[in-house]
Amino acid sequence: MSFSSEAPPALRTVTISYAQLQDKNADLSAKIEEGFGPNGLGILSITDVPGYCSARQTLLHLSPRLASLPEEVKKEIEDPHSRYNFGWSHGKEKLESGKPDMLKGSFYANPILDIPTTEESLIYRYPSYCGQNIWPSHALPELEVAFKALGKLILEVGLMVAYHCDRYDETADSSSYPYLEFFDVSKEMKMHEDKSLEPILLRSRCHKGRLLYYFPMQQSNCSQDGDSMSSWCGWHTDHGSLTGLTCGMFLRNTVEMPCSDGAAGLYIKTRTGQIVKVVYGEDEIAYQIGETTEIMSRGHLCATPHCVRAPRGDEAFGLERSTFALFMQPDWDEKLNFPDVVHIHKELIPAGGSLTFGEYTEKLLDKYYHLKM
Ligand SMILES: O=C(O)CCC(=O)C(=O)O
Ligand SMILES: [Fe+2]
Repeated sequence: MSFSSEAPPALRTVTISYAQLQDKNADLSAKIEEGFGPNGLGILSITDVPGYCSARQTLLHLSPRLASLPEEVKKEIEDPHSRYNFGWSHGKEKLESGKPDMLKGSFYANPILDIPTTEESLIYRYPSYCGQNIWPSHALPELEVAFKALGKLILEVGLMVAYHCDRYDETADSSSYPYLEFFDVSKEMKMHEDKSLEPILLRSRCHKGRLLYYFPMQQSNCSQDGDSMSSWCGWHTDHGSLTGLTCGMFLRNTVEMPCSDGAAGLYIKTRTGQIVKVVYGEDEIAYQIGETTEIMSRGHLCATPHCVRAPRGDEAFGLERSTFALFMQPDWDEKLNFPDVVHIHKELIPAGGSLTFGEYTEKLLDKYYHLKM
C-alpha cells in the first residue's frame, strides 16, 4: 500500500491479477491477509479481467439514462412488495438520520436468475430474494443485457476470490490450532466445509446486483454537507458475504469526465479506526467483506465499514456518479449461526442464535425500510 499526495490519505488497494487468481494452486494467502486480514483495509482488487472494461463502461453509462426516464416510467419498474429490492428505488431507504435517502437512485436485480422460485409461500416469506426481476424492457431495453453481463462476470471472479479466501481461512485455522493433528481431522474438515465461502456462494439463488446513480449535489447541499465524508452515501457495512464493486464513473450531462475533486469517492474505516480514501483502477474489480462473512467466519474475516463522499467546489456542480455493486450472499435457506464473539445486530437475533439468511435479511429490512406492504 502506498500513500498518495492527496489529503486526506488515499490508499491503493492490494491487487491480485486475474492470472494469479485463476491458478487454484497459487498460494495467495499473503495477499488475502494483506487485503482482508486483521490489519488489512478489508478491500482488495482484481486486475486484468478479460472483458471487464467494456462490460463496465456499457452498464455504467446506462444509469444516468435510467434516472432521467419520466417519473411514471420509473414507477412502473418499482416493486413495493420486495420493499424496493427489485427494480427502481429512490427515496425509499432510510438514512442514519431517519430521513429518506434522496441523493441516489438504485436499480436492483438478480443477474443470474430472473425468477428464483415460483413457490408462493417462499415469495411471501422472503420477498426481497424470491421476487422476480423487473426490467424496463420498452424504455431501456439495453439495461437487461448489460446488467446481466457485468453481474455474471463479477460473480465469476468473486467465486475465485472466495475460493482463495477459504484456503486462507484454512491456513489461519490450522495455525491457531497447532495440535490439530492429534484430533479427528476428518470431522474438523467437514465442519469447516459447511462454512466455506465458495460453496455457499456457488449454491446461492440470492445474488443481487445494484446499479447506482448519484444525483449531482445541489449547491445548497454542497455547503451544508460539505465537510462530511459520507455526503453521498452514509457509513455502513454491507449485509451479504462478499461485495464486488466497480470503480465509480463521474459524468456531467451523461458525458464521462474526471472528477474535479480528488477527495470525492469511496472511504473506508480501517480496523484501527482510521478513515482513508481507497483508490483502485477503472480496470479493476474491488471486493470487500460483508457482515455475513464476519458472522460465518466467527469474526475471522471482518466486515468493512465504508461510505461515499460527494465532490465539492464550484467545478463539482452538475457532477453525477454511476457505479455497480454485486452483493454475493448465501441462499435464503442457508442457516446462519451467530457466534457470541461477533456483535452484529445482536438485537435482531433470537435466543439460541440461529436464523436462515432470508429471515435475517427480512429482519434487517424492517429496520432500514418501511414495514412490509
Ligand atoms: O458507490 C459506491 O462506491 C459504494 C456503494 C455501496 O457501498 C453500496 O451500494 O453498498
Ligand atoms: Fe456498501
